Amino acid sequence: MITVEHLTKRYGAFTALDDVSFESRPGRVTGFLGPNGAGKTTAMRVVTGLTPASAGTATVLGRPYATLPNPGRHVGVLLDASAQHAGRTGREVLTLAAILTGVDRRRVDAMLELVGLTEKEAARRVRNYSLGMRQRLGIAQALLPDPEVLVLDEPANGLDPAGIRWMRDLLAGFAARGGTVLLSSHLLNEIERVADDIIVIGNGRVVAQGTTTELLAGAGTRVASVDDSALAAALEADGVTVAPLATGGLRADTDPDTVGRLALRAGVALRELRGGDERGLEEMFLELTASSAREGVAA
Ligand SMILES: Nc1ncnc2c1ncn2[C@@H]1O[C@H](COP(=O)(O)OP(=O)(O)OP(=O)(O)O)[C@@H](O)[C@H]1O
Repeated sequence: MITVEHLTKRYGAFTALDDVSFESRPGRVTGFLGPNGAGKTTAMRVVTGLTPASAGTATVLGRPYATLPNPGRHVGVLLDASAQHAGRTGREVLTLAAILTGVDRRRVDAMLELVGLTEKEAARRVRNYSLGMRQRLGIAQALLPDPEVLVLDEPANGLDPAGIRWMRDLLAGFAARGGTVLLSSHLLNEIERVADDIIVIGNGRVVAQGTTTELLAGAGTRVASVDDSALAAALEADGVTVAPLATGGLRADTDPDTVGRLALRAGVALRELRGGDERGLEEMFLELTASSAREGVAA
């Protein structure tokens, strides 16, 4: 369990996190989603005791990370896969981590096999690893102590499609055995496939959170027609809230059946009609975070 309450982090006059609260529960994968610079890494660094909070609290397994007895045994962390000592081999990195946290060294081989690093690759120095191999090594290190909690910052970065699928299955299995997983990504489709719960962060603030199913359902209906203003008027006349989409068309705060029925009654031909699906959630993500996205800032 990870509990973050009213967390604020300031760097001088800049507020990187502004009153952020969320939970990452056992048995579930929680996706932490936001555009570049939203504050995901900062929040994870506070959760794992690497950065002090300016205000608010973050606890892991009921206590601040730094006060956990041997936190390395309970919490697997992958924040920056490139931060490994470049001169060590993959095997050395894991063996050292095992010694430091008091883990049986025999787990090193099991972890190398689990993340798909071969004997030969494990004997190579990390400086010669590809990004994906570093990421796999980082995941192996996070899993080494057989932790109850995993905190992973952009773990899919650099992984090939087969690697991404492998990781998804791995995290789902970890959560199914009762583990807590908090993972971040700036890619919606990566998160929505693996996460049970999603926290959307933009500009240091939580802009939406809930179960993935809830958020998908809450995405409403996306509709495009030959005459969107006539359609919007017909929907609004029936009490449906309508918002124009930046990408064209409208988002209606109701189900597709209702939109179709009202469009038919108004005699407006539809070009597109879809319920709360991937694209719906993507629209919502883009809209919710638009003000904090780089493109939004530059505009
Ligand atoms: N040590 C620091 N000093 C000053 N500003 C910082 C510091 N660390 C982070 N920031 C700023 O805080 C904001 C949030 O950064 P953070 O790394 O948490 O974002 P992120 O959501 O993880 O982004 P990305 O997806 O690009 O990794 C950014 O504007 C960043 O420049």
